[in-house]
Amino acid sequence: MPDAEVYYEPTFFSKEESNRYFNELQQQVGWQQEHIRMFGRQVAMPRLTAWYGDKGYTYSGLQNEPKPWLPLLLELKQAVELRTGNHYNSVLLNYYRQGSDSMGWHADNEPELGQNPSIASLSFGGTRRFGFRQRQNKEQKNHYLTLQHGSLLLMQGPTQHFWQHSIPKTATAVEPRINLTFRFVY
Ligand SMILES: O=C(O)CCC(=O)C(=O)O
Ligand SMILES: [Fe+2]
Repeated sequence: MPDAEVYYEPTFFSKEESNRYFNELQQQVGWQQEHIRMFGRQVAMPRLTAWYGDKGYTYSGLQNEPKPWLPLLLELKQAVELRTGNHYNSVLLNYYRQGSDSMGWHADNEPELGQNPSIASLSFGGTRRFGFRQRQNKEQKNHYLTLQHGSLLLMQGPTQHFWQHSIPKTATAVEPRINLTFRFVY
């Protein structure tokens, strides 16, 4: 992909480790149903979310106060930091309960994330497609990755300036999926 720096490691964690992480995250994380204002109405987000970390930040127009780190999340953060060589101080978690849960096209380009944010994303549970599309040139063909159980996806460099990403809805039966995106918030 031009103007992007994306790495994907399909088996960052073993199947056994990944099963354990999925179960522990499902049980321990304080999952919340957030709403977004759309055309003057409150609409439930098509997924559950949670935010842990050192510092608050605005996401999709929501001002979120982070919850204090759980040992489990610090363990995952450390593994991701060792592998990527970057430092993170917050994690946004997404719980996609079924195929109709999704995330629309966006770039993680909030000013608090700095100029060229490094975003490290872990996936556990059902596999889902992850799309990339160019922000300027939407005629260019999109790229898709299938994010596996226990995988690590790293987006950094200029990626968020030039590309948007999404988790499309799917009509196929899929297992629930948990995603964690580690970020550094200034
Ligand atoms: O679920 C995913 O893999 C994507 C999550 C994402 O893009 C985000 O939280 O900003
Ligand atoms: Fe994102």
